[in-house]
Amino acid sequence: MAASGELPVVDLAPFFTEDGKGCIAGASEAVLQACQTHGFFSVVNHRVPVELMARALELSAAFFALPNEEKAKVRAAEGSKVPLPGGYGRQPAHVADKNEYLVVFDPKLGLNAYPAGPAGFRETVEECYSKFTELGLLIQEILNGCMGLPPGFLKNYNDDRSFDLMTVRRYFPAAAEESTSIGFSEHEDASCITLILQDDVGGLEVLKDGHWVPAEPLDGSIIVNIGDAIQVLSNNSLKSATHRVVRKPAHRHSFSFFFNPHGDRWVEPLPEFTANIGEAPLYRGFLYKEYQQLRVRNKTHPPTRPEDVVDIAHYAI
Ligand SMILES: O=C(O)CCC(=O)C(=O)O
Ligand SMILES: [Fe+2]
Repeated sequence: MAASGELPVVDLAPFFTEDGKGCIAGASEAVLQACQTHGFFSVVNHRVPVELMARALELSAAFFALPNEEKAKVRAAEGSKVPLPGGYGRQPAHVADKNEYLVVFDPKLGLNAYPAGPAGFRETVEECYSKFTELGLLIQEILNGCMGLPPGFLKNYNDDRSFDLMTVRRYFPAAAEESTSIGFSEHEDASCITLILQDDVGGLEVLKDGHWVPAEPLDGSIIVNIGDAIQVLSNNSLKSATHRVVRKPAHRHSFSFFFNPHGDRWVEPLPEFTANIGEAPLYRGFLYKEYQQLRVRNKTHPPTRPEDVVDIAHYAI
């Protein structure tokens, strides 16, 4: 396992080669270690074409460079099945996070709104969505193995992709006279797995042993971070990493793909991490959609007291 700065880098090539069987154990061990120590790692040789990644970042920059009135027109119809409004959004001025974004769901749901231009944006976003879905499935299979779960357990448990979503985001440059350069405040993701594609500006950081470690852009790599759902299923054996984005003097672009359980899935520590090994569960169970709704409420109705922001500690026993 190599490292980029202080973050582990896992080579996924063995999972795609006929004769890679021997190396799979090594790569799985690297994933397990990364999930236990950081909850955050990069992957290379992931089969998301590097050309697609570059094109996606370029076209997203062209989209966000459009006039605000144009971007504001990109609003998706609110569908009952989706947890939050799709389309373009921008953090209100009083919010610390300084970024704007486009939210897209599985294109098959027919709920997405796209701008008229730049040419090829929609196709590229959808191609990314599909490639990230494939990569999410592979990472999930690897986790299934490293968590010691029965073959195919996570695949069956998490067999419906309609709660996944992707955000295409642009962070505003930090100006010297500002009192804070936060782009996205510290948080953990609610997902099972999050995949992040970032440009080369930098600013993404992970909290490790009380220190912020930069997730430095590494050409052609994709960042994987473990979310709350896996942390709960594994009864804290695998970490949902605390991370944030600090703004730099330039605009920063990223794609975050959230590989989520279906909303009707019951999330609770699995017997492999509790009863079978004589450990007490650290969380009570909950329906994924209830947690997701509470998380969306944090954004739509931000509580005045920071301690009232709902995170996974809400379900801690
Ligand atoms: O923009 C990024 O690199 C990360 C964004 C993020 O943490 C999120 O969307 O949950
Ligand atoms: Fe995040």
